[in-house]
Amino acid sequence: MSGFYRLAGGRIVDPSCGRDEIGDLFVAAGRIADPASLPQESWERIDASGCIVAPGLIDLHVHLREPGDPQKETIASGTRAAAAGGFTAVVAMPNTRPPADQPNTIGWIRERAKEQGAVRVYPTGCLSEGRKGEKLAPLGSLRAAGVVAFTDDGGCIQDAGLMRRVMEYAAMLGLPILEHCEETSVSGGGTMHEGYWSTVLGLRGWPSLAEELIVSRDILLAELTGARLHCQHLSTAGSVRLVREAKRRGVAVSAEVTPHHLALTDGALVDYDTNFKMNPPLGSEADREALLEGIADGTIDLIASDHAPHCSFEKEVEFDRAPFGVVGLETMLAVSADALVKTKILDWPALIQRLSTVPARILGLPGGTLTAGAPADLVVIDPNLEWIVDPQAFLSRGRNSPFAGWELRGRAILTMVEGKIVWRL
Ligand SMILES: NC(=O)N[C@@H](CC(=O)O)C(=O)O
Ligand SMILES: [Zn+2]
Ligand SMILES: [Zn+2]
Repeated sequence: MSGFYRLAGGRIVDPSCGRDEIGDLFVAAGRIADPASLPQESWERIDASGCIVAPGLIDLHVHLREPGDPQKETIASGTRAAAAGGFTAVVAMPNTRPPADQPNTIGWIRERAKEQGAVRVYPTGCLSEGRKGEKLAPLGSLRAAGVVAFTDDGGCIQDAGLMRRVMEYAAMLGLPILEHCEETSVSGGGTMHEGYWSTVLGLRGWPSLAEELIVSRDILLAELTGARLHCQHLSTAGSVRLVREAKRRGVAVSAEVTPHHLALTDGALVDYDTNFKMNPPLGSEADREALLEGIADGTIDLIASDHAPHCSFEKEVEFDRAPFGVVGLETMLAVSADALVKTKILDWPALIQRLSTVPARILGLPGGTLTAGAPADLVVIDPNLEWIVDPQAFLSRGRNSPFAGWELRGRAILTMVEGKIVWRL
């Protein structure tokens, strides 16, 4: 029978209910099935022995580049890259051309994703018109059009008064704000973390303060307005401290970190390789350690890729002139395992929780669970598979990975969305 699968003999890890056992998982008609209620003859058997069977990964921070820049990425190519990375859902950032600040653009993205998307795509809407930080975007109509959150990612509303109003509306509408924390009068013109290496390399520094000023401003505003604040791509020790203190006070704040900020530091810029240039910039080793601690103690809720594809010709220029951003969908799982599991900061179930169950909960998305009756969005991970990162082999159109040539362990060998196989290695 087609659409009936028996994922046999894997380690079933479901952080939504603390399940962690060797066994068979059944999928029928697009859902996780209860084996007791079904005849077991005609199932297609998929061998999962030696592998982890987990809820599909969910990435809250992806740039799919459509509409406007299909040469960098498309909804089709970006979601295929996501499926290959073990993801069953991605949240799409609104810094497209045009920006996703109107309901018709959201409609276009959803339509396109339904036709061409290999995995689920949840669009976000802009906070401000054209992401210019001057006027409110039509938040109510964006919500009605189906956005799951508001963000000006790639930029940040500088005007605290406007940000207060945005938060009041978002709180009223019951949607979270995903904030790209950057005070541009402080970061302005910087291309890398301000510190020892920026001095040695002679590149314009970007002080940690640029991020921390907005993290603290927004924590105060979230406290005032009752809005739910999610800080994107945290990169500094000071930001981790601010979020930790805010959480202790009971502020509705959550935070993410990218695999590259967990794995790399500003010293990696020694060759002026633009594949290490991203926003926010790679921090110092002390920052990296603070981010790892933040993950360990739950201050940082989850890991998100900030998958930001750019064309090679755009990246192959002087460091100052190259665009910010690196791809991440196809390396996130293995790089996160390298930074967190190999080092025993998290075990596999805890890592899967931060890559699936927690992101689903933060945005109230379906998924993140393997309970019977839930949509069969799942991933089979071979935690021992060794592979070498080759950007030329990516399904993403982006080749701008800082992990080219890395020897990694762990990979998604099968991804299923609503019972349909969307990736098989
Ligand atoms: N992270 C990046 O370096 N770049 C992102 C924008 C962003 O996430 O801020 C992009 O859209 O290219
Ligand atoms: Zn950003
Ligand atoms: Zn981004």
